[in-house]
Amino acid sequence: MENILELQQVSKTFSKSNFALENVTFSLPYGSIMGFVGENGAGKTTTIGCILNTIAKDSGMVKLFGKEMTDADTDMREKIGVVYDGDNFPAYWTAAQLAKVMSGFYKQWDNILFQKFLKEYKLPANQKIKQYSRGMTMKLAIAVALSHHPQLLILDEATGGLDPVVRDEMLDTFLDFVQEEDHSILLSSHITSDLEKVADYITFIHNGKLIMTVSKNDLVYNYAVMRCRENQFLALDPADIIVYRKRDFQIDVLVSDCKAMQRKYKEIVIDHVSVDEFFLLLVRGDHV
Ligand SMILES: Nc1ncnc2c1ncn2[C@@H]1O[C@H](COP(=O)(O)OP(=O)(O)OP(=O)(O)O)[C@@H](O)[C@H]1O
Repeated sequence: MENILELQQVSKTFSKSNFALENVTFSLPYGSIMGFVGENGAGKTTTIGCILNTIAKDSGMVKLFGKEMTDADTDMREKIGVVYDGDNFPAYWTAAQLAKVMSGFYKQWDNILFQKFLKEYKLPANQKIKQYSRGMTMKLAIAVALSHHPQLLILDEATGGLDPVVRDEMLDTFLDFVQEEDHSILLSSHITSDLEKVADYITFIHNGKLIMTVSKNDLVYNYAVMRCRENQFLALDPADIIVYRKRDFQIDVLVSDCKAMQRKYKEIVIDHVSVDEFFLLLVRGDHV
């Protein structure tokens, strides 16, 4: 079994808002971090809800650890750590009270590990959560998620609104976590620079539809953008063009084999592509 998480053709329609998640299919291998990228309202939280069974999907299949999860699968839930953007816990509790509740909730709760995180993240155990800063509450949520020894971490915008120093600290924690080869992380984020640092794969979703999953190495080393003048663009082999976008003075062309394109079109400037530009080109670019 290679994948800790597998989605096949997952669909969900919300009639009230007219939103449809359509046939979302991707898989997350063991030992890896996958970034989940899409515009506001693209369907990331809905997909995560379908994975965790907190949202009833209309059709499709979700496999966690090789099997479909039912509501009765508490053992499987123990193996998943979840962190949402925003309030994860009652604000009038302290971290110490939270630890007591969690120890009753999770069989695998590890109070020594939790205390270690509190110390490392400088979180006072006896201060009410409502008196924590946003960064502190997010660190607390991540500490709780990790302290019941999950194998899969699912983070929905969990690093949004954190300053770069705290985010870096969190990214280190995530990289440590996936050192264990049976651990993986699904990380939805708008901060694509974070994903460029830690993700092994990036899955792009737009308007409820999955665009593609790409390995970060492929994105960084093989995909590229050719900056063409009009005459250069017109002379391109259409088979080389994934999508293109007309700008004021140039046409940006997304290609999948940077080195081959450099050899083939020696006069054209070719740049590596960032996660942001890749997504923008896929979503807003035109096909030949
Ligand atoms: N319970 C619901 N009932 C009706 N519509 C919903 C419900 N939950 C989500 N939606 C709609 O589904 C769409 C996708 O929302 P979702 O939260 O999955 O997007 P997202 O990609 O996580 O966005 P963001 O980046 O802003 O968090 C939105 O248009 C939203 O209004």
